[in-house]
Amino acid sequence: MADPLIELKGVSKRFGDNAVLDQVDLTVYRGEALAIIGPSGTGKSTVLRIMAGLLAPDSGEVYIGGKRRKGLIEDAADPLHISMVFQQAALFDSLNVEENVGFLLYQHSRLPRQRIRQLVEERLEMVGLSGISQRFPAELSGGMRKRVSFARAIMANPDNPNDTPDVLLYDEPTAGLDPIASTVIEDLVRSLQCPKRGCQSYVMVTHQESTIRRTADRVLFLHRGQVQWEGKVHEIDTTDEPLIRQFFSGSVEGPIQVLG
Ligand SMILES: Nc1ncnc2c1ncn2[C@@H]1O[C@H](COP(=O)(O)OP(=O)(O)OP(=O)(O)O)[C@@H](O)[C@H]1O
Repeated sequence: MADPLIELKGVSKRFGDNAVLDQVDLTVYRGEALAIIGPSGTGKSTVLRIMAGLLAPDSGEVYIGGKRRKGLIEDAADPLHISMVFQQAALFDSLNVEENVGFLLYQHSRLPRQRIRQLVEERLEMVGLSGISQRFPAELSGGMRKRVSFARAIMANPDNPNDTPDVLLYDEPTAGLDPIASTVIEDLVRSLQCPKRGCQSYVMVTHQESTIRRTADRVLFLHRGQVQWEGKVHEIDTTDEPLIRQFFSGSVEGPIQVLG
């Protein structure tokens, strides 16, 4: 795990008076399944958006594949392809599944329609949704919409070897799903962690204990603007760290203050 894909060095971010990230240092390594956890509003999604290049830090440095990123994704030629799966599936309601999953290829590639259709169908098969390409998002369940958004995130132009994502960023993919639908998504996340099917490295932001336990190898606990604890996923049961003990017991007593 010596190959750093994404590095945040001394990254700070505030929104008005709200100092959300305070000199955060963290590294995502090639081949790892990293979960970023922590109480609500602690800045987990903010970290993901900075990694994705959708948000610029106020200070600090972001390195992608060892190269310092300047500005946002639009003006950066990142040496790695980072793809994000949003909390809300973020599908276009007026487009059918095929048009949503193949969106970037339809917009930016010269591939013939028939080829894009075939690629879409392959990706839908990977996420267990064969045969639904002509349906519209409103005709799908929440779990199905999430899986369609996964298919879109792993879509790549076969004519461009750099198009396959090197890192997938998942923002609470199981939020709002029942336990069984969550298991389907968790299994899918793991099954996509294979070079042939998607990409080997991912960052998972989640609150859901089953998702942490079933999709993470390494865990970072973010609180008060910084990484307060990091460990292997099995260490969440053995560590004496009070933040972890409180978080997983759900107790209102402890160092994490309950707001509201
Ligand atoms: N664009 C924005 N403008 C103003 N405040 C923002 C913005 N984005 C995030 N925030 C604030 O920054 C803080 C961190 O938000 P963020 O969504 O990163 O937290 P989170 O840990 O992912 O939360 P949750 O677990 O509840 O999704 C919150 O207080 C949020 O209200």
